[in-house]
Amino acid sequence: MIKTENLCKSFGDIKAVNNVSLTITDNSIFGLAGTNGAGKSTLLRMLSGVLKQDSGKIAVDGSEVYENPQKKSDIFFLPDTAYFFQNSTMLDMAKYFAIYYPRYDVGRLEKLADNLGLEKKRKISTFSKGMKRQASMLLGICAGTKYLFCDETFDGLDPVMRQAAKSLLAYEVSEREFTPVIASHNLRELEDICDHVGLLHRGGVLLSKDVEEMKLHIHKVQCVIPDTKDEETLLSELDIMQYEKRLSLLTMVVRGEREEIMAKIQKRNPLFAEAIPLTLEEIFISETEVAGYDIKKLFI
Ligand SMILES: Nc1ncnc2c1ncn2[C@@H]1O[C@H](COP(=O)(O)OP(=O)(O)OP(=O)(O)O)[C@@H](O)[C@H]1O
Repeated sequence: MIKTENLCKSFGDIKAVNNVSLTITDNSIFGLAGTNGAGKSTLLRMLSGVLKQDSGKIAVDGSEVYENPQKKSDIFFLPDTAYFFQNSTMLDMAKYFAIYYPRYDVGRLEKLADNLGLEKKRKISTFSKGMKRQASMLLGICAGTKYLFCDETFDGLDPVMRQAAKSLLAYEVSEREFTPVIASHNLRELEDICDHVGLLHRGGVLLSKDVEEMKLHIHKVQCVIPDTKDEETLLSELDIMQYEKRLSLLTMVVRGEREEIMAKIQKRNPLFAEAIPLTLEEIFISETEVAGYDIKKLFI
């Protein structure tokens, strides 16, 4: 488990990470969402022990990670711009990583590269941008570390490859002690893979929630209530986070259990009523609006 408490890091006047307290539980896929400059990379660099925090605490399975080589060997960090030695191949890089990471599986790397059609003995410098991303992801997964930090790793992958990468991560989580943390500015990218998502904004955590939990307790509903009194009563009965009325159609984002919400609507004799699935993006927008933030523009 990774736990941070009031973590802060500034670069001159810029507060890159500001009082971040987060918990990343074992064997879950944690999504770190946030716009460009929100502090995701800085946070990952501190969690992996590359950067030292100015103040606050980081505990990776109970220990500080900065200047702690033993802890660092539990962590593999895939930065947004991967670094490969000059003229190196995937196999060269795997052999190099194997010196540092005791559970590095070079044979697995060879197999996975073959499966994905990546030439393991070709110079990585001749790979396309997407191929380099694939290569770095495979190199990271084969490290056998408990933690894998991915900084915008899905960026530049085509949809098929993105799906393959997600499946690979999910498979690893189901097979061994493995906790990937994926930073992305794109909530849609995190939606179908993460168990938990933390949203960073201007260095601070706006939200950190379990994805399933969020989806269970927030719903989008549309209905038409013919009687205005009934409509008023309904609106007062629901815990509404967002509300819009176009002609007679009400569209609402409501907190609560789906059955209870629908039962309340049905009591008001609707001409029409249905629940619509909410995207993670819509949930985050509703949640943060309630907290007084307007993050709509950030994700559009
Ligand atoms: N080495 C540095 N020197 C000065 N400022 C920095 C440095 N690293 C990061 N920053 C600043 O800290 C803030 C957070 O940057 P960071 O790279 O952590 O954001 P990010 O969420 O990863 O952004 P992106 O999605 O664009 O990668 C930004 O304002 C950035 O300019």
